[in-house]
Amino acid sequence: MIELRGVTVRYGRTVAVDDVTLDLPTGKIYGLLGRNGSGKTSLLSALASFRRPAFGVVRVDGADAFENPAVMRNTCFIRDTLDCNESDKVRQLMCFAGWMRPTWDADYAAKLLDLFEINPRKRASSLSRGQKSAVGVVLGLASRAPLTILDETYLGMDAVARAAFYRELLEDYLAHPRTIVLSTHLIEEVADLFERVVIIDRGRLLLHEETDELRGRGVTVTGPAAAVGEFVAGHTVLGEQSLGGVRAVTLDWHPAADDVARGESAGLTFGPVGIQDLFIHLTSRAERLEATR
Ligand SMILES: Nc1ncnc2c1ncn2[C@@H]1O[C@H](COP(=O)(O)OP(=O)(O)OP(=O)(O)O)[C@@H](O)[C@H]1O
Repeated sequence: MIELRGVTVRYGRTVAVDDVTLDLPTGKIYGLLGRNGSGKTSLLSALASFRRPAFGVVRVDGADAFENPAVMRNTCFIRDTLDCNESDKVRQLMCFAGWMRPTWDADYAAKLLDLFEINPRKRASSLSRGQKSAVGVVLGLASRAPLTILDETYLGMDAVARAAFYRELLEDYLAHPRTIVLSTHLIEEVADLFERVVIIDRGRLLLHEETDELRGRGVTVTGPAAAVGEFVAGHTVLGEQSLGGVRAVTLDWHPAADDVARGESAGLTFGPVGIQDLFIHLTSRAERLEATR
């Protein structure tokens, strides 16, 4: 179990993470979501013991994580920038990772470099942005660290490379279960990977929930525009799309069985809600609540 207790991260007078208490059972894939500047990187830095919280503590299996060599060895934190020297070749970064990490799989790293078409003989500083992101992904996946944290690492990768990354992550996680935390703004694209979702807003914990439960909080109603309009009247709309005469509306409402039956008899279909729609709704609602305080 990874426990955060009252974790607060500050930069001078800026409170980036504000008194976050959170239990993260191990062996799951977590999605950490939050708007720009909400404190994701700061929270992950504390989680990875890169930064000592101003207040509070992070414990891994009961032990204080900060400056704890056993915990650090088992934690891999990959940021959106590749931290390396100007002259470091890609293969040197791989060798260094192998030297640092007891769980490193050099063959898997080589396979991933090949998959992402990265030449290990090149200097890492000479790679394109997307290629640097891919090297970060290789370092994260091949570390097989019991706690692997990828902080928007893959944002620079193109759609084909990202799809390959998601596939690899899932396959490798199933073969080698571990705790993986992904922070991202590409919510809908990655959401299927998350077993749990954590949302922070202005440094505070807004939500920690199973992804399926979160999807069950709302519903997407699709069908002829007029019938949809009649059905959704009076409910909070999270998002909507129209194509021809067909309208799809996402609602912050979990309809009862008789409501669903009523809708189905009017030609409507019901589906789960998109995590991104919920995220937008929840974080903008938090903003409004904040504004009224
Ligand atoms: N080194 C720093 N010095 C001063 N303030 C900082 C520093 N790093 C972050 N902050 C501030 O802390 C707050 C949280 O920043 P953080 O980078 O953790 O957010 P984030 O959710 O990761 O943002 P983004 O999605 O934009 O990457 C912001 O107000 C930011 O300006």
